[in-house]
Amino acid sequence: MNLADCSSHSATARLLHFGSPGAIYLRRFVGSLHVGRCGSNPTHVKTLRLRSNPPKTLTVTAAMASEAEVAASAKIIDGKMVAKEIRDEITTEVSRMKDAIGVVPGLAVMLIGERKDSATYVRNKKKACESVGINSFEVRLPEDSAETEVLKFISDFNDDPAVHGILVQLPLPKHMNEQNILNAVSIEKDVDGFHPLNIGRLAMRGREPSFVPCTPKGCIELLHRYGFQIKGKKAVVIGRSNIVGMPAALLLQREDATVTIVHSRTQNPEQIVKEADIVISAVGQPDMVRGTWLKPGAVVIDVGINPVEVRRLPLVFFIFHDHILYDATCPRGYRLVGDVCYEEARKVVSAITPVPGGVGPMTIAMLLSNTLSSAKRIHNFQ
Ligand SMILES: Nc1nc(=O)c2c([nH]1)NC[C@@H]1CN(c3ccc(C(=O)N[C@@H](CCC(=O)O)C(=O)O)cc3)C=[N+]21
Repeated sequence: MNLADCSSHSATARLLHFGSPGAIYLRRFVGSLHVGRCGSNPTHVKTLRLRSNPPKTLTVTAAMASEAEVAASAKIIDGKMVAKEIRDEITTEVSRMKDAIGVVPGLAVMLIGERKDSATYVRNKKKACESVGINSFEVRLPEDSAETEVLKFISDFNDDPAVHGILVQLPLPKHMNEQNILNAVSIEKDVDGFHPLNIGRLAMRGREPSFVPCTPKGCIELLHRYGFQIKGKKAVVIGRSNIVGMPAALLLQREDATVTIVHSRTQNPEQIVKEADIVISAVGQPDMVRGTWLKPGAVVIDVGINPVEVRRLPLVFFIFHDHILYDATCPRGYRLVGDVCYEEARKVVSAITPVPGGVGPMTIAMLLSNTLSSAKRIHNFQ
């Protein structure tokens, strides 16, 4: 699909001038598609205006700022806040269950290999378990472990009555067969909802999956908790991955939306997205969905969590171009951006999730929720 549609956007031709020391950050795009750059933060634009010297630049930035000021701003769908609410509800249920039948839900998390991002996610999941009173069991295996070793742990967890949920952190090392491993997780403990039987049930009318995959479930939960109607709406899901795009489309369909999936071979994705009342984007391309792709008033759920490298230069520079972020505080050396160009989208749509602080925290809250449901089901506790 052709995603390089930003040439007509006014921001692409913008040049800015800095008059005082600072740092500039260069963006590196992850992936193979050139998707252009989207609008900068209006507050930064304002700061720049104060520091600008040449009158020509001043005129341009002033125009941009006032445009930003008059534009309507979307409601922010606060995933972090909703996730906290859900964790509080889970905490209450976990202690009610413990008091009533003496059972504490348990989640086993397996991490194979040394990927830093995976280690961080696993640590966050463990912390989240602790915060609601769920027991967590962690297994870490080296990158070069044998598949049989992983399967042995899964089999032990399948048989362990203290474990109600099993999660194998993805991606797995290349030499392992993901299908074999995911299929080995007992369907009763598959809190990720990745088992083919779960996906099959999700797709069928009149059938109920044991678990709904956490990220798509978190997206729908956000729509529900903010009171956005799904029934009868046109929904577009961007991306068709097994773990997010496809199950998200199935869930929206179960909620009576009319669903279209846009993917890498779709022609004119922007035209299709422009029709949507609800957009769920899960492609992993920073700022791919531009403001011009979106229908005014649409609701946008941005699943992408894309690290964008930022490079600190020692002194001031004056020519700014697209693909450059103005951000003076970036301690980690990268920032996280979504699939949707947030600054453009918020002027067009009625509501949007931020990145970070949107779908990410909801994914973890749904994992805890699935683990609690699993323990309740196994122990027949309502
Ligand atoms: N078996 C399996 N199940 C998963 O659910 C799974 C997985 N493998 N592999 C990796 C992805 C990724 N994932 C995230 C969860 C939370 C955040 C999250 O909370 N993000 C924060 C930002 C965190 C930060 O600042 O780095 C946020 O969006 O606000 C992100 C990503 C679960 N995954």
